[in-house]
Amino acid sequence: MALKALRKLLPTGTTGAPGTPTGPVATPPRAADGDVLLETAGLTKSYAGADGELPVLAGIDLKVRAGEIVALLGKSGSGKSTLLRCLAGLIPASSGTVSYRGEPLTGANPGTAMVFQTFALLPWLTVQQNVELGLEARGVPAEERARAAVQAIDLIGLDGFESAYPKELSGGMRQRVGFARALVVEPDVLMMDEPFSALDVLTAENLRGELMELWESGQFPTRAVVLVTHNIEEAVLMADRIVVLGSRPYGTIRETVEVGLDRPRDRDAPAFQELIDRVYRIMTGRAKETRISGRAEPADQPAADQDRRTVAGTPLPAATVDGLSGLAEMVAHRGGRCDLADLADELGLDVDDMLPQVDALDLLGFARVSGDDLVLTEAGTEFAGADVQASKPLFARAATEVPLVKLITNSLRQRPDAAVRAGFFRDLLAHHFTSEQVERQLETATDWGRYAELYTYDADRQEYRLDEGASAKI
Ligand SMILES: Nc1ncnc2c1ncn2[C@@H]1O[C@H](COP(=O)(O)OP(=O)(O)OP(=O)(O)O)[C@@H](O)[C@H]1O
Repeated sequence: MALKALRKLLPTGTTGAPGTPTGPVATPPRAADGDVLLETAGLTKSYAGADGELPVLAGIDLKVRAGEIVALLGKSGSGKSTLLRCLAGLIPASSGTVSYRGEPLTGANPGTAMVFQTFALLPWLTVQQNVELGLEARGVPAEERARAAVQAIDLIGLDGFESAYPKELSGGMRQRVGFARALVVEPDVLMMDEPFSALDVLTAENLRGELMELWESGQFPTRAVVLVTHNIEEAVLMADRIVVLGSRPYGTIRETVEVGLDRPRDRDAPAFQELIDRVYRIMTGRAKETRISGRAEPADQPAADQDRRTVAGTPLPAATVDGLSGLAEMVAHRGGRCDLADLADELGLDVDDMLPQVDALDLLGFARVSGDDLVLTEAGTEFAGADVQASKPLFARAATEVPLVKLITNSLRQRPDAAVRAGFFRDLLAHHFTSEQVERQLETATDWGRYAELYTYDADRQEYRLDEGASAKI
């Protein structure tokens, strides 16, 4: 990331108005516990897309108070990062307001600093210089910068690494630099965008634990934390409040959960597990949203509605056929119904690790979520019990009802040579998804279509081709 771009992301201490002189920021009085630091009122956010405005967030009313850790939890695409960036003043709201200490923001929020998933360090600067960047952007004099950076480096356990370059550090140590760089400016609110998800499990766990100890001990130079995560367990472990975002048809606050568990929290405590179950139920939205992946329960959904399912409104979950078959078989083995949290426990997984497979089974009509349980449908039971060859036509029948698979299959059928370049679908999908999401959508569609023997994909030619037996399978 270029220095200029990074500086934009760091708190400037100004309102961001052109021409505002940048200088050392006057430290605001320490907020008392419960004081509102950040507030959104009627926040909506849309991005400009090829087909016009793409609504991402709507009607977000949120308060972040001094003394609390707030987790923004939701599935991929629910607008968590967008909300975080609006709160940090890095992007403007489309309508509604975002305020810091009661003042509406007109630019970068002077009271926040951000920790990124991908660390965002400058490789040509040492640890010390990277940490000082946050202060440099605020116009703090060199001597004071150096002193504060050393303090932040010590606090976060990086002493001894001051003159190391990022490439010499492990992922965990790099993220410590990310934390030190944010904490050095002593922001009122520390903003964290999936800060542990690029780390291996043990490193993430260790860093989480250390941060929570610092927070508990009162040494954390920040009054509140906003954490973006898609990991339910992480949210229950760290947060005082969990704001669950739903994503249909755009991000809204589905429910806010007060955690209320003593710290340090014990993952094995029944209350911890109960909360995970409760948040899971909210996240999978059985009560307020009738399906996981944008498809209504059969009882709620007339056939005509199924026809209206679109590629944009029905994204494919990142689940391979092997993965979703594996889950279906495990549920079948337990009599066609099982408690997802118990199953995750048995497998040593977090319950949200299984969400893509659960979503996929639901999307294909192979299973439904009922309360805490995943229940196989008749088609799902047949699929789970079939051998590989027998499962293929069953899978093909279900997959051709999935909009992206249907789009690829139908497009191929229209072509005399039965071949279409991947770029065609890439361009169509780019209207609704980021380039990374487009690739993930195509990867899953390729896996599903190949297994179903509906189409093949030639990676060298970047071309889809109709499978010769495709018509017979549907
Ligand atoms: N700069 C942008 N321009 C256009 N669309 C965007 C932009 N940033 C995000 N989006 C779209 O907005 C939606 C929400 O994205 P966002 O990153 O806020 O969600 P998220 O819940 O944080 O997802 P993830 O967990 O995958 O990061 C997605 O559909 C995404 O493609």
